[in-house]
Amino acid sequence: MENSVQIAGLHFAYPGQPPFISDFSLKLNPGSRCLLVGANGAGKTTLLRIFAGKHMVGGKDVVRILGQSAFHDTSLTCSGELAYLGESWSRAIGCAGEVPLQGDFSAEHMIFGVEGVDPDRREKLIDLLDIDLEWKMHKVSDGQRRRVQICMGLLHVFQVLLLDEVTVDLDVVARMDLLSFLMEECEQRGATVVYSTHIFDGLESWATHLAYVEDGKLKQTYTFPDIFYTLDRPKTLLRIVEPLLRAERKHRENVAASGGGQVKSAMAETSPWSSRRHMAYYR
Ligand SMILES: Nc1ncnc2c1ncn2[C@@H]1O[C@H](COP(=O)(O)OP(=O)(O)OP(=O)(O)O)[C@@H](O)[C@H]1O
Repeated sequence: MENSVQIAGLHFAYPGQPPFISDFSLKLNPGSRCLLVGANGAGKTTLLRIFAGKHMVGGKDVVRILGQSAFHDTSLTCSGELAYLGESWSRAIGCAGEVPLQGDFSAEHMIFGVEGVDPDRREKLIDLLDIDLEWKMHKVSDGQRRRVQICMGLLHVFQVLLLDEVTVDLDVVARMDLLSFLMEECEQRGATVVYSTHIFDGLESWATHLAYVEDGKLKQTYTFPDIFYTLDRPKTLLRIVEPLLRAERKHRENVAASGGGQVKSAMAETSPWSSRRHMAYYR
């Protein structure tokens, strides 16, 4: 089976900045739901934007989505096969560029303005996200605007969806229903979702993979449900990720205290999607 997401030895630096993303590799099969987690500033948004083809990196083989180069093959995003939903209050519709979700527009105007959409899928999403088509975009709450943004982002039948913490404003029911919808999309038709989030509620039974990013590097990878059998830790995602975040913070403090010298990471030698016991500490 061809990987739907294949990242091979990715390196990246923002212009005028030192190297940031370093030797990042990741392979996901169709149907995967991969959580991208890490501390603030770890590089999750940067990675998702690179996967979405928004930054040019290395050669054509470094970031392959559905067998194509995410940056070079613009048909991937134009067709909606590769979809990216990020923090900003806007939505790139096909090749038309970013459409601001504000101004005196109604939800109906925004949603029905997206062309080439299956009407049944549209109705399903409007219902799922409990959208009132008469909402005026300049008068709605953050969560209501977010629902419209998500609806527009999912109207086209995607094969790979990159979600950059867009569920943060949603109420619990909307978030759970959205996650169920995405799970169905993955299980029934082999879509792939990479989801960066700091909110772990309900994700234990949703995700298939967990990728922990630290300082632009892929530090830990796990598969579900192995993660719960192989780690001697409570069976919630929060209790798995929290020690990793605390160890990382401790590591930074140690480095600062030792004047920036090398502190060896006990997590550095693990292989991708390992189910071995990992030791989340530094010495
Ligand atoms: N356009 C930019 N130019 C230069 N540096 C940037 C730019 N965008 C982000 N960075 C830097 O890259 C690093 C990673 O940022 P990024 O937004 O990818 O992190 P993140 O893991 O998504 O964080 P968070 O959890 O806070 O959203 C940060 O140090 C940030 O300051």
